[in-house]
Amino acid sequence: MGNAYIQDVMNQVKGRSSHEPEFLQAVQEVLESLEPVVSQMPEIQDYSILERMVEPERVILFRVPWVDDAGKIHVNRGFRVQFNSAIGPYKGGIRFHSSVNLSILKFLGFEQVFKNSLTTLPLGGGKGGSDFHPHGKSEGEIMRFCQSFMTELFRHIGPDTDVPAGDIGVGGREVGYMFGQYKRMANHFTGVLTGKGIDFGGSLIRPEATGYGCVYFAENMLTQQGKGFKGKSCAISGSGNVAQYTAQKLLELGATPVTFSDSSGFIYDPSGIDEEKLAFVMDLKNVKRGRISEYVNKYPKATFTEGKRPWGVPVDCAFPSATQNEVSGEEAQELVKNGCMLVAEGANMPCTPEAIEVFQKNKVLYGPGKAANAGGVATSGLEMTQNSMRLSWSREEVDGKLKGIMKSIHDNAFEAAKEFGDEGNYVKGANIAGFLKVARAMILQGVV
Ligand SMILES: NC(=O)C1=CN([C@@H]2O[C@H](COP(=O)(O)OP(=O)(O)OC[C@H]3O[C@@H](n4cnc5c(N)ncnc54)[C@H](OP(=O)(O)O)[C@@H]3O)[C@@H](O)[C@H]2O)C=CC1
Ligand SMILES: O=C(O)CCC(=O)C(=O)O
Repeated sequence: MGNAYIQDVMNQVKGRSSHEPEFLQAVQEVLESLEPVVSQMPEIQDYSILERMVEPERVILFRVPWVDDAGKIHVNRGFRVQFNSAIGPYKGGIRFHSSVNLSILKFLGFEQVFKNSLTTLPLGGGKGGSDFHPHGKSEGEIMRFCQSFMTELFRHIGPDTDVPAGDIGVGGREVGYMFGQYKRMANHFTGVLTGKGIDFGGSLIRPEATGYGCVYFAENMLTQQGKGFKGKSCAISGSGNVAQYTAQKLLELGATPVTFSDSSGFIYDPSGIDEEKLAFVMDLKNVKRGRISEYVNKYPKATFTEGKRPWGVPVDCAFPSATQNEVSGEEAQELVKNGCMLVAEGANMPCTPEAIEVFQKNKVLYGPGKAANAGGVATSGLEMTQNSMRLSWSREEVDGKLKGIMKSIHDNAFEAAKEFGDEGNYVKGANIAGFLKVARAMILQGVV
């Protein structure tokens, strides 16, 4: 980092958060991207915008006690990081996973600020969650945990204050339980969460939106180069919400997904995962809550590789859609060596800094999560709009708006990178475009 102001802010963050590696990684990437902006706009330093942006407005940490089916009492940690509300109420998902800690939620909340700004909608950034691990828990245990989590969270959120949604380990089922408990505690039926069931204020296309949006973003990157998806083979990691709907949209556009994964390993189906096979995966994961290895029992020509990620498979495109830092520098080299020409991040920060460097050096079209996976939160924003208007739009209407938003995100990121001297660098473009809107709002709102 050549700019002294940026270096100074980074040193402050390192001093305060030395024990938060994921947060430091996310901040470092954004600050590096902002060098050309900071040198052209002295008001960013005059108003201490960077110092304020790297500090969450509020962090809430609370105890979540719950009782398992055998009557044993457990205690988990609950968090909500309300990062920045300059352009709208805090907005961002809730993650339930054993790995959840403050570093992970601060990195996610920080990224969410820029992502939400890119969506063109009035959404601030936040993120929350718990180190509760849903695997292997009964329906009753999941419900009681969600209720206990919301019993504390409810006093910190509201439709104009903070609107959570799903993330890893939190889907429609958990959002439903949390919504029910909020309504009971607040005595208020309101759009306080997004990703709700369709019969109580949810939006059509929200479940599909992150995966579909990621493919729309990738399609925009391809179109920019006069290319398309037809005939392209694609590696997808994860087999949850984002991975499933990425596969569905790829199939629709004539591409062929060939992998899925979970935390135990990955499956590779060289003959392609078609609609029937995808329906099997959706049932396996969303209804039976099974493991991806079971795919090969049903489709024996596919292989399951335990403990590995799918980046050694020869493909044209890669969609990391599981979790952070799941593509290393070596795995990126492997993808490039095997001819991969596009990477679009369905997950948040799935590529390590080393992997990003490999992709950029090798001219791989690389769509960072902040831009590529913003379709989920954008459609949450559309759910909030529908709730405020007390009406529901059709699938076609929501999907059309999602497509339009993903094109705007692509074009704004592309143009920002070009304007600041690095055409084709979507990392820089997304960070700069997301930042400028929030920074302008912060300057106009005074020192808060
Ligand atoms: N849902 C949404 O709308 C949005 C999600 N995202 C991001 O997309 C990613 C996936 O989220 P989503 O699909 O909703 O979550 P799900 O819980 O539906 O699926 C997560 C998938 O990733 C796998 N996974 C999770 N953690 C790990 C890990 N540590 N190592 C290996 N595999 C792992 C899970 O496997 P297993 O079941 O074995 O744990 C599962 O297959 C996350 O990074 C999330 O932040 C981004 C924008 C919006
Ligand atoms: O829809 C939302 O508010 C959550 C989306 C989210 O958590 C994300 O974009 O990572």
